[in-house]
Amino acid sequence: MNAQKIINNVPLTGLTADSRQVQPGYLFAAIPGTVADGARFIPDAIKAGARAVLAPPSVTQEDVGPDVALFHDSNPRRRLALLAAEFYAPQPETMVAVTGTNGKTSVADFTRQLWQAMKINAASIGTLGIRYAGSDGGSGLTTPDPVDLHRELGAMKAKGIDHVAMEASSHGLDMYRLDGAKFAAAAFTNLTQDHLDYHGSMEIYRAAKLRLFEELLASGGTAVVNSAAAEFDQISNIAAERKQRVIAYGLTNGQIRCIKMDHRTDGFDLELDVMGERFTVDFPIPGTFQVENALCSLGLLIGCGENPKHAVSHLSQLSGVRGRMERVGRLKNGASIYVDYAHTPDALATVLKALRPHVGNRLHAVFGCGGDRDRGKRPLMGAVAAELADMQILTDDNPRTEDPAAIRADVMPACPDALNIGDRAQAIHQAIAGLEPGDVLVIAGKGHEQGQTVGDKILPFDDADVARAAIADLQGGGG
Ligand SMILES: CC(=O)N[C@H]1[C@@H](OP(=O)(O)OP(=O)(O)OC[C@H]2O[C@@H](n3ccc(=O)[nH]c3=O)[C@H](O)[C@@H]2O)O[C@H](CO)[C@@H](O)[C@@H]1O[C@H](C)C(=O)N[C@@H](C)C(=O)N[C@H](CCC(=O)O)C(=O)O
Ligand SMILES: Nc1ncnc2c1ncn2[C@@H]1O[C@H](COP(=O)(O)OP(=O)(O)OP(=O)(O)O)[C@@H](O)[C@H]1O
Ligand SMILES: N[C@H](CCC[C@H](N)C(=O)O)C(=O)O
Ligand SMILES: [Mg+2]
Repeated sequence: MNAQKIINNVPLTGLTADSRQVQPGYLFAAIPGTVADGARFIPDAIKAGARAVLAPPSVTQEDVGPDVALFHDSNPRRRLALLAAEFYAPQPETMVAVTGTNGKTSVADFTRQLWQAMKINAASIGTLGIRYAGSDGGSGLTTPDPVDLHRELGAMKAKGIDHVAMEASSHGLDMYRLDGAKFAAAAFTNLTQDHLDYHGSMEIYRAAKLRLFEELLASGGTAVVNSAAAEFDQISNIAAERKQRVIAYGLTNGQIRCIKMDHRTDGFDLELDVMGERFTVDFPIPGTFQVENALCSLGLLIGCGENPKHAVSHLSQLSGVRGRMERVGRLKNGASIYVDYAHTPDALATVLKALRPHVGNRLHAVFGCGGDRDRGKRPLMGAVAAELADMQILTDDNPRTEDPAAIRADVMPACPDALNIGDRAQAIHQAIAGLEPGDVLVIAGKGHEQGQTVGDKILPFDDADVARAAIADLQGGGG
């Protein structure tokens, strides 16, 4: 993709907001960032061969010199995303986005899986990376940087992928990373506390999420909204104003809802009402929240014009999502061990409640709270573990640049009976060694993650691998 493209009468070979990535013929976007002011790096970018600079009006032609084109915009982040969309056009024709505090990865994954089951060439983009047939992820931001995003979308289109489901994180929405992407439908799962370190208040956090409906989903698009969310009316009003269709989904209410839900060991027998039609479904994944997420995916497919009966008929082919209430082992005494990505108070409550029906004896939780992230979550997560788990082990989860013991000290008062074991591998081993017949353990917070971030180092770490090793140590064989 190094071909030249004329944008605003300037022939460009590429775009970037990072001076270190500039190559000859590039546009450099000088973004006033959260840490640095990109304008400081204009000289570096020009030295590296930038042919154009996008910057706020405070940057003058004198600053860039006579040979460099200057694009002014008071919102250079948004403009960069729009320019990237233009540069890498065309994008896949049918794209959907999902926002919400919890459930985005699961909904994006289920949506991709359902399309694939229908023999549609589809991809998902989010916390698990970029996934489509032949590409199983990677790592990076949940919502990629706009240049990466639009480059990937252009590359997917060139590979014949016309259906994409992506996660819209609140950071991504607030930083205009998704602008220029055209969505046929957009979904809202829920809003509970997270990321207040970045947004500052729940109102500002909510406003970032609502941008998806107010500014990104076009008129004529479909808003798929959890009927149980407190934001349901607000989003419906936005949709009415913007002439978007609303599809409400939920476990009990909405145009897509459950009529009956019978628990099985590894899934549910469901009776659904979908757009006025009744269906019986063999749903192969445990956790009521995954039923809710799958209903959201159905809404997105139907919002894109899929026939409800056809879409519902593929629900029984879904597989669980990596690191989301994933059973990673079972002891000979019958105790089960799950790994889950709960790293918010609501997610932790949700997964503990979802596991309770599988518990014959005691429910154990190994959990921790991330460093350099919303500190307000810490006592709330501790209180949830104390209330909903019978046994709690508090441990480290990506302390980043904070003192791990100080993070645990923020949590402990809310769960005074918890064992406090900083070393995560030791915590997991000890939890597994303590499992009795009928017990269930959830190792929460890291899900699919492959590392423990301590300071600025990422040390290899995988909860599922550590759990399997602990099971093998304990009973001389896998689960
Ligand atoms: C707070 C945040 O999200 N920051 C992201 C953002 O940084 P920023 O724009 O504020 O950049 P900055 O560091 O202040 O620098 C300003 C500008 O100077 C440029 N620069 C800097 C140095 C240099 O030598 N030359 C140069 O040009 C930078 O490229 C940037 O354009 O844009 C960067 C480039 O895309 C991201 O790497 C960075 O992600 C940080 C590292 C991050 O960790 N973000 C997380 C919190 C995040 O976004 N998470 C969400 C979701 C989480 C969830 O849902 O749970 C996500 O979508 O992943
Ligand atoms: N619909 C839901 N409601 C409440 N909790 C949920 C829901 N779906 C998932 N969870 C919980 O949240 C965790 C994360 O789920 P998932 O990865 O799908 O969410 P996400 O929104 O993508 O998270 P992130 O913000 O990290 O990208 C799960 O492991 C589970 O504990
Ligand atoms: N996208 C989330 C992931 C958190 C995962 C958890 N393991 C933690 O480190 O808190 C964040 O960056 O806040
Ligand atoms: Mg995610």
